[in-house]
Amino acid sequence: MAEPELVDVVVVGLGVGGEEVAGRLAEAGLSVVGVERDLVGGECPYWGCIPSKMMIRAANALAEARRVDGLAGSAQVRADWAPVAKRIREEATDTWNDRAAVDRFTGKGGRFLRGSGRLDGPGRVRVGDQVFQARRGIVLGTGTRPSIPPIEGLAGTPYWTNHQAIEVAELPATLLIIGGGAIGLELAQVFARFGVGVTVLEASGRVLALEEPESSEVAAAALRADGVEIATEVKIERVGHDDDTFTVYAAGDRSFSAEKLLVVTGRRAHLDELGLDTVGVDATQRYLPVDDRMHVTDGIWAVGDVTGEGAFTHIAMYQASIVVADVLDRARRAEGGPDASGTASVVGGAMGAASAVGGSMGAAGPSGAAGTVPRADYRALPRVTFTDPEVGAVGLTERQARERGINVQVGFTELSSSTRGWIHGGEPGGFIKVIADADQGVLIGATSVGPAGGEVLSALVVAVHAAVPVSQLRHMIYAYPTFHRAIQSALNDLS
Ligand SMILES: Cc1cc2nc3c(=O)[nH]c(=O)nc-3n(C[C@H](O)[C@H](O)[C@H](O)COP(=O)(O)OP(=O)(O)OC[C@H]3O[C@@H](n4cnc5c(N)ncnc54)[C@H](O)[C@@H]3O)c2cc1C
Ligand SMILES: NC(=O)c1ccc[n+]([C@@H]2O[C@H](COP(=O)([O-])OP(=O)(O)OC[C@H]3O[C@@H](n4cnc5c(N)ncnc54)[C@H](O)[C@@H]3O)[C@@H](O)[C@H]2O)c1
Repeated sequence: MAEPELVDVVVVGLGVGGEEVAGRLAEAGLSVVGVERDLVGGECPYWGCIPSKMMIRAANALAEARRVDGLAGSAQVRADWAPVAKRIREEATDTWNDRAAVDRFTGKGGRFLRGSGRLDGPGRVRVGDQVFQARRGIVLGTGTRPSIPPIEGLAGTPYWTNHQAIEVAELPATLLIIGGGAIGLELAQVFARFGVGVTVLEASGRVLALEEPESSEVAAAALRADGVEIATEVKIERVGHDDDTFTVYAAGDRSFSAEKLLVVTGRRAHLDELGLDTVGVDATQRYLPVDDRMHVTDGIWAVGDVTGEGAFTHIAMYQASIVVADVLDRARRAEGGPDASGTASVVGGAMGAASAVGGSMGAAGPSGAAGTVPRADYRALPRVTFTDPEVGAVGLTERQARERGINVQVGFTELSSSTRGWIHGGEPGGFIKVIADADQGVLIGATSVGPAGGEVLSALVVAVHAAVPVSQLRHMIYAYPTFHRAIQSALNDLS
């Protein structure tokens, strides 16, 4: 067998997280091999955030045009999917081709390998016949794939995952969606606004079940207003498929039929493919547990969805910054001896960038000093479901806070009772809900639902992240008449 090739770092999986880590370490002067078996960039640019938000932008334009009647005259709207599909194909995904991303990485000095990477003992990664020995570390950014429930009759049918839903060039007349989470709701509203008859089948008692119950109510009402049928507490028993129809059979003699079936029931990491046993890590876990600097075990870091800390691009990017800072910090310290001045100066130079990232997290100390690598802190994790109205949330929900035994105070206000919400008009509106730790006098969670719910959320994220005292938040000046001014009413309602 050929000798392993010595490199500084191997990054396996170049999704959002892996691409960021690999590119920045290569820019810093380390020899980096980036391994990707599919498209560099991963789910987000090709089948996730970006194309889905292009769809949402288009669907919201239709909805806004339909609001002209009764508000500003009359408008006739004719929906056409062709420009949406074209924009996704040409502007977002380059027809699902990653040449630009590969060039971006190699342009930074990285070495790209198309293939599946697998650990092959401590410090080693195998890609086909090639084996690399990584002297600075290995980073796993292998993400997740759709988790498909073992429903009788489903396997073997041409059901859609998010991939087919994003790639669709011609819309079906009717669509069943199994799963009323973030993906299910965003796509249900898009397709309904383009004239598809959509039915969402959700197993639990409400859609968006991880968020506040009030969020679920507003989101469900908004989708129903767009013509989406929503069925909750659906216990699916079997799926049938013939030439042009899917039928879902559920408990209680319920059945649902449509031309296409989209399954969006969460995601799953595939740890069994990574050779984790060769480094003594349990591959039967659901996700890859990491510490607050993303260490899996000695010399191995993980980044992004595979860590199970929240399946969001902003989490992958946040974690990537920490990994980059940590790898460079260790490399700099390892190279700090008198016999390694050349490498030390390259790596030391890169610490400027790394510490700038640390600085933006507010957790780093003086540039370049040992032990200044920021640590991950998910207290103020923001998330936005881009339905219309948008559902933004940060930190704990009321229920999570109560389950932790916190002395909870809750404040709530309907957006329609604020001046801007009233001017804006329209149902189902939105609200602000704030969750405070009464003993500490700070917010520990908040929800912002409304036409700009995701943007309004930013103020609440700062409040939770920086633990700004509620007394100070109450006495800020909130511009009139903004949507975010409703935050003050919610704070005044805390009890
Ligand atoms: C429809 C949809 C909409 C979304 N919208 C949003 C949004 O609006 N905002 C948001 O923050 N997040 C959104 N997300 C989530 C976001 O896409 C993910 O959080 C993000 O892509 C995670 O990045 P990652 O790098 O961890 O993993 P991924 O993007 O999954 O990338 C992992 C990569 O690793 C590769 N890989 C896996 N195993 C190997 C191996 N052994 N060898 C080589 N390569 C391997 C895969 O091919 C893949 O390219 C959305 C997701 C979906 C599906
Ligand atoms: N705007 C965003 O940031 C955004 C958008 C889309 C996706 N995402 C990320 O992608 C991840 C995956 O999204 P998702 O919507 O697939 O997962 P999810 O976990 O958000 O929702 C899955 C839903 O499917 C339901 N479900 C599971 N099994 C079922 C069954 N057999 N029958 C009926 N319903 C069933 C669950 O109860 C849940 O409500 C999310 O967790 C999120 O982090 C983010």
